[in-house]
Amino acid sequence: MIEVKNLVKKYGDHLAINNLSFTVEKGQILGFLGPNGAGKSTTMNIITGYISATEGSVVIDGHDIFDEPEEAKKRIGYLPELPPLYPDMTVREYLNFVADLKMVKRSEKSKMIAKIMGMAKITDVSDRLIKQLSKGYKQRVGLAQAIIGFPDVLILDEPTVGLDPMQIIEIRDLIKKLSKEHTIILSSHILSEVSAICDTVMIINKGKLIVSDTPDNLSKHIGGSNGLHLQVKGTKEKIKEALEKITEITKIDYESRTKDGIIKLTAYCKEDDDIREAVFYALSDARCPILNMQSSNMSLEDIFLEVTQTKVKGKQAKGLGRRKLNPSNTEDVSQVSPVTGQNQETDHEEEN
Ligand SMILES: Nc1ncnc2c1ncn2[C@@H]1O[C@H](COP(=O)(O)OP(=O)(O)OP(=O)(O)O)[C@@H](O)[C@H]1O
Repeated sequence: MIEVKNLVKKYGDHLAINNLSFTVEKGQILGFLGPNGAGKSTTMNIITGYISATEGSVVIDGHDIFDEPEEAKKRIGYLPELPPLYPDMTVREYLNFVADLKMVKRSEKSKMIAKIMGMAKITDVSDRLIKQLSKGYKQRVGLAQAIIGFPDVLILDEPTVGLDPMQIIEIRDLIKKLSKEHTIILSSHILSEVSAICDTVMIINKGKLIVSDTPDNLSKHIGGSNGLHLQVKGTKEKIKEALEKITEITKIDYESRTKDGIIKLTAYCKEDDDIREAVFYALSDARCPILNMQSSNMSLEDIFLEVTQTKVKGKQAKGLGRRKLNPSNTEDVSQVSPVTGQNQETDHEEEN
């Protein structure tokens, strides 16, 4: 379990991390998302004890990274943005070296290294010099060194960067498998990646938590309403009359009508309502067959743009915030908008 509380990092006058708090429970994968310079690497470097914080605390499985660095670091495997590889070592030599650094027992070392090389699919290059490996293989070796010792917590900074699509899928599968036994924080620029493998997404911008929730909840709630795209056969009048009976519908946009009498429209309701069944029966009673029905929740891309740009101001997307990640930290939550997780006091200063 990882508990980060009121983390602040200043580089001189520059505030890189601004009062960041969150908790990741065991077995969870937290995706850290943010534009360049948002503070992802800085946060990860602090969590792993690689750099110090200006203020705040990081506790790993009950051990404070600043007060008990050895105990805390033992529990962390870290894949930094630039994996710390020794190019003149073979893969096996390097992993042996890392196992020694992590004080893996002699009796367990070779078995563990063989297992991890199998997991990271690098067994076939185990006797090659690291400098001769492709970027993708180097990244896998970087991941393998993070897993050595099977630490409780894995911190992965852009784990799939530089990999080809096939390798990306393999590494994602591996991360998912690892999450059964480990708590994982990963950072990524790739929104689809985060939504595919993470239980929770945390979007940060300029060092501040903007929003955190499950990928599903983010796309469901942040728009503030649900849209249902429909293709219906019938006249506009009949369809309108049928849909007007559904009180949950807040708005209907009629988009087009094809030559063969198919009307394309989007019916909106509040974010917590589900109008699919009512729409089905209403149009069925009106003898207007539905040819297509699709929910139109926002994609993670839309959300990311929305919350990292000024548009977020004044949005009424309910149900978001950091309560899911940080249920006990009520004091901190109170400083954050229940809408977006933004710190309301400093909101205006940060926008530009
Ligand atoms: N050693 C440093 N000295 C001064 N400023 C720094 C230092 N490291 C990072 N920063 C600044 O802190 C902010 C956060 O940087 P950080 O590298 O954590 O962002 P990031 O979200 O990881 O970005 P990227 O996705 O580009 O890697 C940026 O404004 C960056 O310029």
